[in-house]
Amino acid sequence: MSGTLPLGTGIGEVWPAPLAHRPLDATVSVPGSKSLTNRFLVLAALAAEPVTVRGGLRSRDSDLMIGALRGLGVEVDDAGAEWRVTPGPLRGGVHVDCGLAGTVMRFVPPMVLLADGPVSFDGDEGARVRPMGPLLDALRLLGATVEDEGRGTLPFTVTPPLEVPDVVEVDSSSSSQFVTGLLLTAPRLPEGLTVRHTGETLPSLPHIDMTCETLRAAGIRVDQPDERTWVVHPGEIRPGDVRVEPDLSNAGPFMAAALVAGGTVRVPGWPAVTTQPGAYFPELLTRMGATCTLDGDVMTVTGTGEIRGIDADLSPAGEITPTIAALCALGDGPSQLTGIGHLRGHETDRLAAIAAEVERLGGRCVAGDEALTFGGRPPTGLAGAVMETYHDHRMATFAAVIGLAVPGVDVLNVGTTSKTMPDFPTMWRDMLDADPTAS
Ligand SMILES: O=C(O)C1=C[C@@H](OP(=O)(O)O)[C@@H](O)[C@H](O)C1
Ligand SMILES: C=C(OP(=O)(O)O)C(=O)O
Repeated sequence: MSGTLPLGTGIGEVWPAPLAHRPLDATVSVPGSKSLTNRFLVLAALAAEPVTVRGGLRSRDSDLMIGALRGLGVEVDDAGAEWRVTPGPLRGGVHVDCGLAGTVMRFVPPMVLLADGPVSFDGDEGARVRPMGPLLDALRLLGATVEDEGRGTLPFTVTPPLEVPDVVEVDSSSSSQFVTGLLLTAPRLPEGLTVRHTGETLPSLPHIDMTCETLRAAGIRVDQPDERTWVVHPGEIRPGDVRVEPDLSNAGPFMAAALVAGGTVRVPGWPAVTTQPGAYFPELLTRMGATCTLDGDVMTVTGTGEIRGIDADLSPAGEITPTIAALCALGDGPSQLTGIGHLRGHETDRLAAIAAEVERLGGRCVAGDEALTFGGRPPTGLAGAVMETYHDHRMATFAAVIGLAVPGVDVLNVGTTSKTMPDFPTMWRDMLDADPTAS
């Protein structure tokens, strides 16, 4: 099946994606990780003592999380660079706006198991088709009453139970965030919680590892007796003061730019050890023709303008698919990206969106049930066009990467990048304009 999404469903201004006229030589500092910021915020809200969060991401998704936690009665002082979260009893009788944030719609509903009354949830129109059913069923197994009129999506209301069992099953094949959401609240349940994944596949495993690691760092014991079971022991959550790593998935488009334009892009603050899926970039970009070196905490990516096609299973790192896909569209040969069927439930149906946009530029991309297949850059090159972004931040950065090499790429609603990187257009321009010889 190939993508057939229409042009014109986006809103807002048209952003002319800048062409790269010379090889790059830029250092790009990316803001904090969305996934870590929103995990730390939830853990801080459930903690036994106030928590300081340094380097937290300022973006729509983190603002939505902060809004949700404040609604539940948690004090969040985010006026300065360091945020202070003061936990308190969770109150019900409130409404949570999830926007389009998977982390809010999947991490906050399990917290209602601890609240003193019902909490209603809703979000953007596009959020109302994102998978929620398996998590809502898990909450029902845990004794909560969930009213969703049988849709298995937003909007819904969760009413807490009087007692919560200590084991639950969930089919997390459509999003790892179902397991993560249950694990984050688990230490505060009277007996802790054993979470068992029942589905055949499980995407984004590094994101589940990230959850376990943040819980362990907060003093919680988490065992994993087998690859589909997590046992979270009850305990007081004490994250202490936490620092958020730079968002390696958001570093990706800048790193990819070095392959497209040639030259060098440096990303400071690269962690020595991380559970972020962006850690896959150095290996993938190297296979596509770049040289990637980590010197201290600076990741340096150097490209020649040559881009090799690739065959890669991205199931552990689905979130980085749009960036790799932009390189595949510009590649010297065919590519195949597999293990990514669940991307149909991301901010948009990303398989259909990527195929539609590549074809709009005159390239060849076919979306299957679980994979994307690319023909590579056609002999006559790709042709500029107005590119749709489908309210998806990563479709905007996808278009920007392609626009470095294809004249006449205009991007609809580049403001959608505010979901995780509000300064993206300025950062992109700065990368292109950087002159390291200037004082
Ligand atoms: O837990 C997280 O922070 C995330 C998990 C992944 O979700 P899926 O497993 O639904 O892909 C990822 O794609 C998303 O961007 C962030
Ligand atoms: C899938 C993504 O986000 P969300 O957290 O909304 O699922 C993403 O950022 O690529």
